[in-house]
Amino acid sequence: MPVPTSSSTVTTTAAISAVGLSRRYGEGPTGVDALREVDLTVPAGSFTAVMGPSGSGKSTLLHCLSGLDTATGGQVFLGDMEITRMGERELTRLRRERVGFVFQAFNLLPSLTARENIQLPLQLAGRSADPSLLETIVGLLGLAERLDHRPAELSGGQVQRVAVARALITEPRVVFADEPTGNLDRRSGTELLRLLRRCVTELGQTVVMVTHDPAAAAHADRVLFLADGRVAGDLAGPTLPAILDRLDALEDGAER
Ligand SMILES: Nc1ncnc2c1ncn2[C@@H]1O[C@H](COP(=O)(O)OP(=O)(O)OP(=O)(O)O)[C@@H](O)[C@H]1O
Repeated sequence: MPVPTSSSTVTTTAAISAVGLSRRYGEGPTGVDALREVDLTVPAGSFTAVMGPSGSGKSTLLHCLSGLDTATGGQVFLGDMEITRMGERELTRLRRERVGFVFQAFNLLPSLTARENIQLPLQLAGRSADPSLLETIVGLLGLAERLDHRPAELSGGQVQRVAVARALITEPRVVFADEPTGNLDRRSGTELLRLLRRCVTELGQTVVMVTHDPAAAAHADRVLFLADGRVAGDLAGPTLPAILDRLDALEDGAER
């Protein structure tokens, strides 16, 4: 007789998943449903872009997936840990040790050198940097010559690369990026996206990036489209024309 397998055994290579994820801001008739029962799975070692019209819930999704914001319904799993069950202390640890952030607003500390900024998350966690990992990340991001400089002595592109290195140094399950190229010129932006791509391909990192820029999203393995707090589509192997078509269709739908 075959041995029955347990249906509760979760065997998945998902880095992060959400089931019925909802986020409502405020209460009563003036409340806003920023996310409405979102289901999604982000495979480990993949690069996902999240796009959608302004106000569609992209930042809210990123914040709820990374434990920066609290869902009002549904579940979020980081690997097999349910983060929607965690208390504030556990979430603080999770944000410090298991996820990495590359946000425009998450500036580097001006008084620290690039090296010190990169190592800061480890220091906060009471750990020291694995020298070979530091070397790999710094080499990949082309920062070896700039490690002893402070942020004010670096270009915008270099500052953003230091922010990526800082996000990678804890070997997080997922790196979340919110408009990481927003402040960069076209060339530095493209370079940063190529580097994020290499972090996925060469280091096996999982990256989830919110962007308004279709050319930036074309660097990802998959684009997830949001509209009005819901998943409105999914595009694998995205090309620029295919992304533009989907965005046009979403905007036409919003106007109707
Ligand atoms: N703290 C908050 N309090 C109340 N409403 C909020 C809050 N944060 C977001 N919202 C609302 O939730 C909805 C989704 O916002 P969110 O910032 O996630 O959208 P977005 O797609 O990232 O937009 P954008 O592209 O303009 O940055 C919007 O209607 C917004 O006004």
